Amino acid sequence: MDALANRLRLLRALGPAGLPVNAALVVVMLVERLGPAVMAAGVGLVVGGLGEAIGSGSLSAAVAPLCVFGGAVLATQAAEALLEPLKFIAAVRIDGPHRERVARTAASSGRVEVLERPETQRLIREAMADRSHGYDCTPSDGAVGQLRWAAGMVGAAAACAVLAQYAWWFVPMALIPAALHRVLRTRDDFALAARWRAASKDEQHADVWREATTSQGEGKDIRVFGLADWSVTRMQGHIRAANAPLWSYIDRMLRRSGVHLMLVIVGLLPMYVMVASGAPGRADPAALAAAVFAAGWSLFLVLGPDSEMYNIIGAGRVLRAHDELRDALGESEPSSATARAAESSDRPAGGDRPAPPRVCFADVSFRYPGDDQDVLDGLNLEIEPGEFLAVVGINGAGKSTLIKLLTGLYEPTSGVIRADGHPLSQTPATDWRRRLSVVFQDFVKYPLSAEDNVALGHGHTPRDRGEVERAAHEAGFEAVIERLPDGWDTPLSRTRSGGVDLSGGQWQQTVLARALYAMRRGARLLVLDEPTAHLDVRTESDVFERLAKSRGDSGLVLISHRLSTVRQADRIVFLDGGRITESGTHDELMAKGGAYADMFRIQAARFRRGYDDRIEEGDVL
Ligand SMILES: Nc1ncnc2c1ncn2[C@@H]1O[C@H](COP(=O)(O)OP(=O)(O)OP(=O)(O)O)[C@@H](O)[C@H]1O
Repeated sequence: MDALANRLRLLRALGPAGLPVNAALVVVMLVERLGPAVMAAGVGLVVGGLGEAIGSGSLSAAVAPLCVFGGAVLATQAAEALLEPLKFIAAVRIDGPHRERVARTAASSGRVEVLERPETQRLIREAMADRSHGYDCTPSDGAVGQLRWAAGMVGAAAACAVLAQYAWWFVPMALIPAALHRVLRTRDDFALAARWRAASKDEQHADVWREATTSQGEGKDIRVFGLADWSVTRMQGHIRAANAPLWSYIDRMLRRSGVHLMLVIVGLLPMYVMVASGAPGRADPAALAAAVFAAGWSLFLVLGPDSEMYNIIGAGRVLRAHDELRDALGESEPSSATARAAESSDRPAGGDRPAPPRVCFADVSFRYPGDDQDVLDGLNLEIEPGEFLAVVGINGAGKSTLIKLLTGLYEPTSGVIRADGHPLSQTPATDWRRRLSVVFQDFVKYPLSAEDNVALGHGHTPRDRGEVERAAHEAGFEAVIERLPDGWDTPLSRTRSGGVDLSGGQWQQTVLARALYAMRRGARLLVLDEPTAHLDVRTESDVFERLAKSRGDSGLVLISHRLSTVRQADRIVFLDGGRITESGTHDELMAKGGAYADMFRIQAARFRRGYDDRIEEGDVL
């Protein structure tokens, strides 16, 4: 039942190839697969015609049969030549949109926790069916293979019809071993496809090292630490581990080819012997004998070894991987009914621009999947609309994790996060995120133009160049743009022609501009996770001055180890042991003399000794 559903699904997958291409494929494959049977009949006719010609002394009786035979040979050759270009067109039209759908499915996940699971990553790779990642069956291979399989059945029926001209029982005599031969090949194809799938894990590891040896980023470490041999050896180890079960199975298949040869002999030899000895005593044994000889061979040819079944099995698995991916990612979304309900109540009455949100973390605990310790442990925190809140704490305290929860990339393990009173878990992720503008600590450096890199902050709306420029001005990015060879059009990567690489600080200005552009386009809560760690003190101070002016009544959540910036916040919270342990203004926390005050004094002392620029001169107590 499953196999039938798989085959029907593969036939439906032919849709995007279009009617003309599919019709041409059907015609070409029928010609190609019927060719051997027609040639077999043609051989019989030629032999008969030549017999007559020799008897009559005139070749005219052989002309028509020779034309049939020659025509069949030419048509089969032409069909074979046309098949590859048609398969290529079908592959472009079927596999391209399929990969686009998979990419959309992967991107549709509201939360990253499902995406981070190794099983999800495996499904994405399998559904993408990218040959460069070791996958050798695409949906178009399976869909076209399905057509060719059907054409092969027509070819086999035609070969049987030729055999039946001699004796009906020749059909089961040849067909049973030929079908058995096919079944054994199919079993091998299933086993081989399963081994390919099992190999994907090691292929995935090999890819990591393959990329590391050639990429720009890791390339620096690999050279500086002399890791070239080490990483290539690891890559080869994984490739060998991936290929070992495949090689051993291919070896077994080769050794089993004796069984296949036996089946061919069992299927053809008795028939050939009977025909050669003229057992049934036919009127024109020579012509018919020639046809039977050729038809027997053609039956094994069209049912014999081919990659169609392998492709059908592999492509079916690719489509199922996409289904499983959809299920896995779909689980993480709020139900559409609750989402719609929350969506309508979330929208501000009148006007497009929403109000700055009030966010409340109520008794929130969080632990990463597979970990045995909570990162956040019963955390309570309220972010007022329009407030400038700074979050500080030691490395690993959970500050970035707090941001991931706030942006809905992860769900709390327990407790609830509310935005304007509505649980985030029941709010459509896209609606909520449009109210936010975020700079992550590990922000993405897109190898795109400078303008694209900024405008991506609000990529779902038409671009506004004026706002892009104003956001760049606020982020102090203008001076960088002026020095770029093609200005806003310059690609921010040397891997692109005419591209440049930016410094760490310049990249931070770029992503700040990206976040500020989103604010200008309607986001009302700016979230910055270590946004200025690479900026010099003067640039950082300029940026914050402009930011304070332009932010208006929008909220700002800042995570920073630079306490000179943090001290300007309306409120500072100190995160320790998964909870907020201190909360207040800079002065209140300094007066309290707790962990924040200690941290500030240590930074100030380092500055006085000239080790650190994190506290400016005016800040030193
Ligand atoms: N994707 C993840 N999977 C599992 N554990 C994680 C993941 N991301 C972070 N952690 C762990 O969660 C803890 C908190 O990390 P987080 O990045 O939130 O800290 P942080 O306060 O932002 O640190 P820093 O100041 O160094 O940026 C750390 O122990 C870290 O190892």
